[in-house]
Amino acid sequence: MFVRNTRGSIPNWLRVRYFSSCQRSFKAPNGGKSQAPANFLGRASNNLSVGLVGLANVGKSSIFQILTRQTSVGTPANYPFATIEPTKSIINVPSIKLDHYQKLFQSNKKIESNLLIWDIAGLIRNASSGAGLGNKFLNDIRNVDGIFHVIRGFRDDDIIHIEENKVDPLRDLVIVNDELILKDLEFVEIGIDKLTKLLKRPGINKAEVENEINILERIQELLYEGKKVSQIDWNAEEVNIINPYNFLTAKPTLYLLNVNENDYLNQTNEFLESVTAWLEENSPRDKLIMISADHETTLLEQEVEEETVTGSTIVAEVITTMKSALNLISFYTCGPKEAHEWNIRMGNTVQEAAGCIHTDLQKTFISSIVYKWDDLKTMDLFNETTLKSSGKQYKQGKKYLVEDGDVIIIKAGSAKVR
Ligand SMILES: Nc1ncnc2c1ncn2[C@@H]1O[C@H](COP(=O)(O)OP(=O)(O)OP(=O)(O)O)[C@@H](O)[C@H]1O
Ligand SMILES: [Mg+2]
Repeated sequence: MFVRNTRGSIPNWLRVRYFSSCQRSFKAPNGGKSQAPANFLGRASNNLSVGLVGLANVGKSSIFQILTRQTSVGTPANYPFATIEPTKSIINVPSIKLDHYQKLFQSNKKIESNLLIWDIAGLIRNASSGAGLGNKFLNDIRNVDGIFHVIRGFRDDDIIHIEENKVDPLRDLVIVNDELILKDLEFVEIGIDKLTKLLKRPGINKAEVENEINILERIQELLYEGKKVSQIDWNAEEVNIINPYNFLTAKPTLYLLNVNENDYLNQTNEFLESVTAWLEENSPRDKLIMISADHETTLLEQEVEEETVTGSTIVAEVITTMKSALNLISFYTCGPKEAHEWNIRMGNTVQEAAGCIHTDLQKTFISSIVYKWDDLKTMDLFNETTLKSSGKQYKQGKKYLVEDGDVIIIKAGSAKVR
């Protein structure tokens, strides 16, 4: 066991589902002046995927159905290892900004951005050494960019728990995290071995290889302390070295505490405090959301959308929280035909954003016109003249770093996209 277990209470504990933000803020001054791009662990892509991870039989497939809003996908069932082969589905990312822009531009339709989600088989203790097809399942996790880590917080004698048939989400999350950590340790050790051999070859850039070994040794130490790669800041050079290893513990994680209907409706659960305290201590950059697969499945079957106090559904909250954990932001192209939301990574330039729409637009990019969310959010009807005369229309060149909520008109080659 690598992970320390600190079952203490948290001060001033409130009925909050989130704690501690992992988001770095890259807010540009009004008008969107460029900032230095962020260095994120993980694939440099805008098409990211998320996998449901956890012990067997904790509710992953049920949550998969809820997030995809389809009861025909995944294989939820009242027995462990109901899911073996990973199943994928596309989920739309709910967005209040897109809804507002559709009204503002009187667009006929809206096109939401989306995320690819994978329902993955359940893990068991010793998965990292191959138990229960563990290596295959850990490999399925390797292929995703972010992790929904599902932990069981509901008691139900009819639903078997694979660990001593006892509900204990803290124990479960430590088991799963340890398996991910152990697998990463294996990769680190293989990496160090290979690099050490490489050092003996003639003509090798010794300093470069030694630097990489040094980073891997730091990761090794971190993992031995039970900490995940994602839990510390790495500089740009380190990120470039770490990314190709695709460590399981470098992936942003959102913990989902799956509780019974009553607990969810009362926003209370006997395990919430201890799980929150453990995460604050050991995984402070990751967030926790309480969800009830049971309650949400009933709503889904009745085709009812639940409103929460924040005005957003819990499903929307889960998806948008993951989106920001993945450092994804959105820009918009809006016109009478459609209001379209596009996902890009925080720190992408407007030229890279143009490439999301079409590679030709990126290649032949000339300039862009940008409108900011803060200027548009209080408007009822888009008025170019008013915005222009009040200095709220920004002409931006290819190096401009896109900010979340930007409405962009791209001028490229012979094309103009709005
Ligand atoms: N919040 C909940 N309250 C009560 N029952 C639940 C809850 N969440 C899931 N279940 C039930 O638990 C059982 C296991 O759910 P599910 O198949 O979704 O788990 P899983 O993690 O995908 O399992 P596996 O690892 O076998 O694929 C199902 O019978 C499901 O209805
Ligand atoms: Mg399943």
